[in-house]
Amino acid sequence: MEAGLEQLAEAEGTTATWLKKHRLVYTAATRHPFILSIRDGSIDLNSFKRWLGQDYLFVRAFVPFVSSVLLKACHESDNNSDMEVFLSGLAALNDEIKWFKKESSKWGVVLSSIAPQKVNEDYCRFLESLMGPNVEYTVAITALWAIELVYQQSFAHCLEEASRTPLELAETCQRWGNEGFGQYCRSLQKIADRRLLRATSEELKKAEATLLRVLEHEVEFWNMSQG
Ligand SMILES: Cc1ncc(CN)c(N)n1
Repeated sequence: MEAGLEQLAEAEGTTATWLKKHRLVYTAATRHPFILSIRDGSIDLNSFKRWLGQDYLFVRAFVPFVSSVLLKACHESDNNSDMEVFLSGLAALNDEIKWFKKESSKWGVVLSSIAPQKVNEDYCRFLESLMGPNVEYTVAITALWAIELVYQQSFAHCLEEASRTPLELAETCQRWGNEGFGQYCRSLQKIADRRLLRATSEELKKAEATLLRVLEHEVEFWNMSQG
């Protein structure tokens, strides 16, 4: 079994079952050639810069999505502490936006002149479609968990002992590959699994379909970055 999947399967919740069921697309999202090229040091720096600019735009659209999950938690959650998990996620996104600005100036990427590519627009539109009050908390938290998980698993792979990640990209990989972010993803997964345990079959269907769409969007995002 894929190393990351083994750890995730320990939880033995619905999410782990789904990751095993959809392992092909999960692996495509977390072991994409773009990530593997960071890991083996062969990354084309123009691809990296393209990813940096496009991901900055994505993260700006991601903030309202995470806020919408926080709002749903306030209205629908059966557990008080969910709110704090999302609040910590929003605080991390505040740092992340600052980091994108600093990192892009280091690479000569002018954020103000970047237009979103179609793949990015499609992904952001998908996020918007999950923000409405008609979307159940269970479905939205499943999406949030999956979105964060892909980055955590991808960038943690670039920090493993055998990796040859270029020194100038180590900070990027640390941002999502660090243990604290791993813990955040496990907290999201726990919330998702708790909700999925009590979900209706209709909600389960929607949440699984949403997970699949997230993984597909993530693959497309890496493809776009690679050029
Ligand atoms: C496309 C994408 N997916 C996920 C993440 C992690 N927040 C991100 N920054 N960008």
